[in-house]
Amino acid sequence: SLYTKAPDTHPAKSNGYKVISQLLLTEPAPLCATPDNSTKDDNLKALLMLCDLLNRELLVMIGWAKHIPGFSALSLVDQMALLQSGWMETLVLSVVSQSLGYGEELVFAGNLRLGQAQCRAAGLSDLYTALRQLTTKYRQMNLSREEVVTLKAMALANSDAENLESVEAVQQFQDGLHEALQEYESAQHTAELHRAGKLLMTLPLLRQTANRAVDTFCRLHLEGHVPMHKLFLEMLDANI
Ligand SMILES: CC(=O)c1ccc(Oc2ccc(O)c(C(C)(C)C)c2)cc1
Repeated sequence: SLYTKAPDTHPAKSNGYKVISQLLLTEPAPLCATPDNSTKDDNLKALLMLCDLLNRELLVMIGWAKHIPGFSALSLVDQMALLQSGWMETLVLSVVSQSLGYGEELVFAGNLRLGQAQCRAAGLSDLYTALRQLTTKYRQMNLSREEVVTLKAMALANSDAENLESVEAVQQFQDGLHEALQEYESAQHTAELHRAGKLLMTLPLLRQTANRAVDTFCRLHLEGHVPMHKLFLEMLDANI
């Protein structure tokens, strides 16, 4: 793609390609689910594997965020605020983009793909429905890798965290990502009119999907069948 070529193919002023090239370089490799042998119950087994996977994804995501251009310039308080409000949207985008090529299944990990029946059996029916709605929308748009990594960073930057120390600094962080997306889209040979705007207009559904996922986890936590990691519960608490 355009953004893997040598930087001299772009006028010196624009650093949009730098932002997206950096995001492509620091995109974490997809994690593998760890097989669970603590139970014979397939549904509980799936939940335990998913829970363990999500916990490791959270840790990877915190390290990933630091490489987003502009994120580390924020105060630690604001970095944590964005992570606590935007982590679910970012992870949802990862699973959705991993699932784009796989029909009805959700690809949580290369070795953990669940169809509708398996999700329902594990008590994740509403999560399945919500994620599938978003997957269908993004599949129709033919997202490029550049667009996926930029949207993930934007989901974090645009997560409407409360009690920010510097709203201006976060706005600047958002502007840098917005500029990168605009430059990427206008530099495409098959530049689709309003493509950047169309991508931004998918963010409300991403927010709604993330909120539905939070509701699912709160219900699962209240039902008490599946143990949840401390970090996960801390991040979940920040969304309630
Ligand atoms: C604690 C628990 O019961 C639980 C159940 C399901 C689950 O499945 C997931 C695994 C990874 C993952 O990234 C996601 C989202 C995409 C929804 C964030 C969901 C995670 C935790």
